[in-house]
Amino acid sequence: MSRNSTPTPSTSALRTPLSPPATPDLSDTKYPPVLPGGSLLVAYQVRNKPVLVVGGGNVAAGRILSLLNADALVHLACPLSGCCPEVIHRLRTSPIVHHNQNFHPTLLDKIQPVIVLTAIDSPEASTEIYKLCHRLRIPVNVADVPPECDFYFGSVHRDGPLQIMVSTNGNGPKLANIVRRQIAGQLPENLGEAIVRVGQLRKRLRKIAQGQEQGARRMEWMSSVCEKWSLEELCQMGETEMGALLEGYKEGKVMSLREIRGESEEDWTSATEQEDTESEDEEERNKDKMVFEEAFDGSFGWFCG
Ligand SMILES: C[C@@]1(CC(=O)O)C2=NC(=C\c3[nH]c(c(CCC(=O)O)c3CC(=O)O)Cc3[nH]c(c(CC(=O)O)c3CCC(=O)O)/C=C3\N/C(=C\2)[C@@H](CCC(=O)O)[C@]3(C)CC(=O)O)/[C@H]1CCC(=O)O
Ligand SMILES: NC(=O)c1ccc[n+]([C@@H]2O[C@H](COP(=O)([O-])OP(=O)(O)OC[C@H]3O[C@@H](n4cnc5c(N)ncnc54)[C@H](O)[C@@H]3O)[C@@H](O)[C@H]2O)c1
Repeated sequence: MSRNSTPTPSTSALRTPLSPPATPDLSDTKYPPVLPGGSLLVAYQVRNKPVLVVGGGNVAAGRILSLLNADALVHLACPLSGCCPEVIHRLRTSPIVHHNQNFHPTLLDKIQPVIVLTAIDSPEASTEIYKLCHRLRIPVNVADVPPECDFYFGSVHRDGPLQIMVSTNGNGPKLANIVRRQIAGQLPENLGEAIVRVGQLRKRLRKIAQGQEQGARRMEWMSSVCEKWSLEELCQMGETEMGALLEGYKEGKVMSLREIRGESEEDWTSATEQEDTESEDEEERNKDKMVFEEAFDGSFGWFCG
């Protein structure tokens, strides 16, 4: 199919014998309900694929960073004179193909981008680029202009391989930023590192349990590890723990961190209790410190709080 043609689905494809009844049975709770009005959140693998960014201001700088973080082949269309310091820094330090000019339609033919992102201060030029991309069926995002976006950006938390994107679907971008920071604040420390470890464990498991016929068993065992170990424990999974865990795979066993470390239930409880007492002591000390800091006003004198 040519890029320019818009496919028209046939009527038979639209309505099959299994089409839903005009009045759906809302009492059917066996399957998750459809909640229309959202976006399709996917982790787009844009690595080494050409992407065009138009504009060189602060918004473009953010887009460029997101793309570089995703290993995209970034093309930037903007005169150097219009580029902000961060964009100039990126041009100097990252493998960006710079088209030192304003946007021109021939760039689309030349670059064949998989997506186009514009962040320019000309609404007319933005609309023109949007229409052109639409004709060529290239997904496009015009910064802060929802009707000219085939996809929105979201507020993203990144910790190593972990990415969490928050979208309010255009209702409140600032709120997306606040929700994202709130979520990030609740996550265990070193979670990214724990995920790296889980990735390594999966790779090592594939080596000892090769072949498709092992697939179901492998997946079940991996799921059990992730369920049995808390996130905090996964953060503590080092080479030794990984080796010990994998030894249990053949007999379908998932050892706990406690078992691997040869600690009994009592040891574990008393260690946890000790940790609790230590953290209570720490809290007490912090309280004292706070009282001290509040009482000491920074000058060479005291006041009674
Ligand atoms: C998440 C984030 C990602 C990113 O862009 O990188 C993002 N906007 C961010 C920040 C932000 N944007 C704005 C403010 C000012 C405060 C406020 O209005 O809340 C702040 C806050 C700030 O700057 O701190 C203004 C604004 N934004 C849009 C409009 C137009 C409109 O709504 O009609 C206007 C009004 C312009 C005007 O009034 O003139 C539209 C869009 N902005 C989106 C994404 C998409 C929807 C995402 C969602 O709903 O979740 C969407 C639809 C299209 C798109 O651009 O993709 C990023 C946070 C990054 C981070 O986490 O730090
Ligand atoms: N910066 C923000 O905080 C912010 C906030 C809300 C909305 N926005 C939206 O994002 C747009 C971009 O904002 P910004 O602050 O990043 O940029 P900006 O307004 O500082 O600069 C615009 C950039 O676009 C370039 N440009 C203009 N026409 C061009 C063309 N035809 N081809 C290529 N490059 C072109 C300019 O050279 C310049 O680099 C704004 O116009 C606005 O719609 C930005």
